[in-house]
Amino acid sequence: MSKDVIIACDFNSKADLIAFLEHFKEERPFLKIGMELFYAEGPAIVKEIKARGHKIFLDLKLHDIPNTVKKAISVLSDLDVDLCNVHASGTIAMMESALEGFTKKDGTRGLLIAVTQLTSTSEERMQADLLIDKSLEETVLHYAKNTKKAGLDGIVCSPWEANKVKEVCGENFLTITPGVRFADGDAGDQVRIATPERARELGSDYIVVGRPITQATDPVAAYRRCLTEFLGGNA
Ligand SMILES: O=c1ccn([C@@H]2O[C@H](COP(=O)(O)O)[C@@H](O)[C@H]2O)c(=O)[nH]1
Repeated sequence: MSKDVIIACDFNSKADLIAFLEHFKEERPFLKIGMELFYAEGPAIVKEIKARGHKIFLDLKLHDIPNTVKKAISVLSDLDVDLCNVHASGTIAMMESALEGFTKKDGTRGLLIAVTQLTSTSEERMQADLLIDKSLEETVLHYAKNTKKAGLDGIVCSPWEANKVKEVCGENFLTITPGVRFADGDAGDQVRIATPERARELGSDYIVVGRPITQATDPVAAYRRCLTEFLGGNA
């Protein structure tokens, strides 16, 4: 897969999602379906959006005991999404089980990645609230190494950790980075933020962008701005 912008479709109904996608006419951007839309509309929304020709990142961030995650993700694997995820903090054993569950009988599967530390988390809050006595970068790198050991394809982290993750886990280990804002944008609840251009410089493979596109007065223009800043000359 080549570098791309993934739009986080955080809507609470199919009607709102379809209205949003109508702005894009024949264009088929890579979309992220997260908990809000999935809980509202169920697996049918994934099937419908896939049938329209979009690539899909199903962002449900599974985190439970290994057996439960394995069984749950094997149900999701039938949806044939391009990208799916779990929490790396669920342990290596949980990620190995997830990978087993996500792999179909014929050996095929989509890409499976793990969330390290949420981009809404600061080092200060991680240390105080989660009692993690390390720097944020060390923690992300440790989770990245665990994810690689479990055999997954990459991680979710902020753009600021992407280059270090590549150094430690290799160029082919994917970095999918939310926490992206335009230079003149509002961070909202995100803490570890970077512009699309900075994310490119830092080596992100995919940026995930929600509100800066979905809440823009002109979502298509905002999406194109992301593509241009992130892909540079390759847009
Ligand atoms: O660490 C993480 C993991 C996932 N996300 C998700 O990405 C989008 C970001 O949306 P914005 O509106 O651009 O903030 C959202 O769906 C999150 O659930 C993340 O932000 N950070």
